[in-house]
Amino acid sequence: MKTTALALSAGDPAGIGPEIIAKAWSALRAEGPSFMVVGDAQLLASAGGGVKVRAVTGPVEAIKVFGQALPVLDIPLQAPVVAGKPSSAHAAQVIRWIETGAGLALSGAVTGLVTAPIAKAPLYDAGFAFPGHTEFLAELTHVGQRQAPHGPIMMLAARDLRATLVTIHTPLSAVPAALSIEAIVNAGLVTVEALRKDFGIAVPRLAVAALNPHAGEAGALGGEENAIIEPAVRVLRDLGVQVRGPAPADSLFHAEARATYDAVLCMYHDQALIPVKMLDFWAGVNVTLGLPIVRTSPDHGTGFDIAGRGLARADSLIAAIRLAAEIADRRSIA
Ligand SMILES: NC(=O)C1=CN([C@@H]2O[C@H](COP(=O)(O)OP(=O)(O)OC[C@H]3O[C@@H](n4cnc5c(N)ncnc54)[C@H](O)[C@@H]3O)[C@@H](O)[C@H]2O)C=CC1
Ligand SMILES: NCC(=O)COP(=O)(O)O
Repeated sequence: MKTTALALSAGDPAGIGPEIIAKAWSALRAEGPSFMVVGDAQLLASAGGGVKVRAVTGPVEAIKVFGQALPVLDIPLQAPVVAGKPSSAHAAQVIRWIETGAGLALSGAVTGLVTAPIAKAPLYDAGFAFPGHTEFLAELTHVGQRQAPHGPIMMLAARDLRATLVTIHTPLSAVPAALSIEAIVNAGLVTVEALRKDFGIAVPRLAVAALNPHAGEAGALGGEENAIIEPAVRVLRDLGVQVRGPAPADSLFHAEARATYDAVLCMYHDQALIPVKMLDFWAGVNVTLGLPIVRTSPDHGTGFDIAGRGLARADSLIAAIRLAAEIADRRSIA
């Protein structure tokens, strides 16, 4: 077992988070990777299907107890939890769990942060000003103040498909206006750098998806390819990136197409997430690229419809924990 641990923020307490965290610990307790939950110890003890929980003071103690009990840095909730019923009464603690995990990762006390799913709406109701973890972690790590290329760039990784996004939590109607040559070049460069540094691919091959049907059909079905995406691909190529596109998105995701690239840069959320979840809903992982910390998450959400019923699968969370540990290892020897 390693001498370092990951932090795992516990996510929405009314969702499947407590259950999948307990299941992930049961699966990993013997061989790791070790992790320390940042959350409510009592909730994990009651909603975690009977796993033994131990409140710890920090990651050093967490590593020592990991084989015997689920270690929790205890930041208790202030209101009762009803499984399946999200509530903004938990928002302050949910946000603090993420902040605490990110702070531990930034200080180097943990090797990275894995986040259990949050429901966005109850956080927005409590005044949370970020679309999701990705943008919040960018703020906490001040990554936006760095010179481009910089994160946050969302990647969804499953089996032989890695898809990154130019726009993240952007309403579909606002996507065209949010696309620019700079944003696509930035996302492309961050993706390629992460493929090298975090995924160990020496010469990454990037595909860039078009936005419109048939890649715009020479401008007849949309102008973004000619005006924005094609020039961005040229810039990336001039910068030495092995890149192709803009390619019609409908022919980019079958097995033979996937074999031609190491990551595909998508223009909007569902263009990337639908193929990833179709291919491997159970073991897909959400990775935030271009941050100074390692951050992964399951590809699924809070599963309120099945919360508290013992039905939730922990595969994606386990994959997220394993991938975070692998990336942290690669960064530590780079
Ligand atoms: N990383 C994150 O924090 C994410 C959070 N969300 C949030 O989750 C909430 C619910 O989103 P939905 O679109 O309903 O997606 P969802 O992924 O929570 O649920 C979709 C369907 O998949 C099932 N499902 C999800 N995870 C499962 C698991 N581990 N085992 C078995 N079945 C599982 C659910 O029961 C549901 O039927 C939203 O508020 C959204 O913001 C969504 C995606 C990622
Ligand atoms: N659909 C992915 C998602 O919403 C996850 O967002 P984030 O909370 O990881 O930023």
